[in-house]
Amino acid sequence: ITKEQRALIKAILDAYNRHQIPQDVTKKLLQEQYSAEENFLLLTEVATSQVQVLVEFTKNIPGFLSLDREDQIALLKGSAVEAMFLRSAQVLSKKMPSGYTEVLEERIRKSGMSEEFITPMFNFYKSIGELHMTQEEQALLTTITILTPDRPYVKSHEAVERLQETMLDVLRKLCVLQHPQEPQYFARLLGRLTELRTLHHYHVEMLTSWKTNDHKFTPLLCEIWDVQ
Ligand SMILES: CC1(C)[C@H]2CC[C@]1(C)[C@H](OC(=O)c1ccc(O)cc1)C2
Repeated sequence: ITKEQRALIKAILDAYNRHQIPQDVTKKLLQEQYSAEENFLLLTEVATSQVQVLVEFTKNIPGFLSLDREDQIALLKGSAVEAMFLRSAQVLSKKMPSGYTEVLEERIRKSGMSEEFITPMFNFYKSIGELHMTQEEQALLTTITILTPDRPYVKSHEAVERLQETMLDVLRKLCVLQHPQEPQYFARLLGRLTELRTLHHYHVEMLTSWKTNDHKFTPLLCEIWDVQ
């Protein structure tokens, strides 16, 4: 790993750790009572704050702000749900001290979401947990997800691809260094990105089913996922 690559890892890790869901949101998760309505409202807060955190994190990805402005928006809209599932998987797979994991899991299960989404979602969380990713790997994998060139409406495909390749190169080297006994570890990480795309598809249906049951989203969530 070159000096530049080490600096890149540090910049991304600092940004990833600096932008976390605010305490007041996580505290609410532990306090509010359990009803499908209350759970949905809390998940709305969690999702909204995760999008805000994602936007701040993305601005700190070296090179992101030098991309075409419209492409920046296209990448954010295209990757928001995958980045959100990735970040919540990392939270849920860690056994949080305050029982936060169980509470969030319980609220997700009882929020009016249909069973057909719950199963794949928790299978994904389990498969992420089994990888025991380091912080750097989590931050880099999220960055790689955001810098996916083939999102809808991305114009300068090559510019995004070049940026993503830089990150893939760093992650590959990091995996070799941090998991020497597992030569296929890097490939397993990338395999999770494929699983994320399936969740992305389920998520669209999840939103639609909430919408048809007259659930209200926040303006930010409507904007990022083009929900009217
Ligand atoms: C953990 C998750 C990634 C999983 C369950 C909650 C999440 C934060 C996300 O919720 C929403 O997308 C969502 C969208 C709109 C809304 O009003 C509420 C939640 C899906």
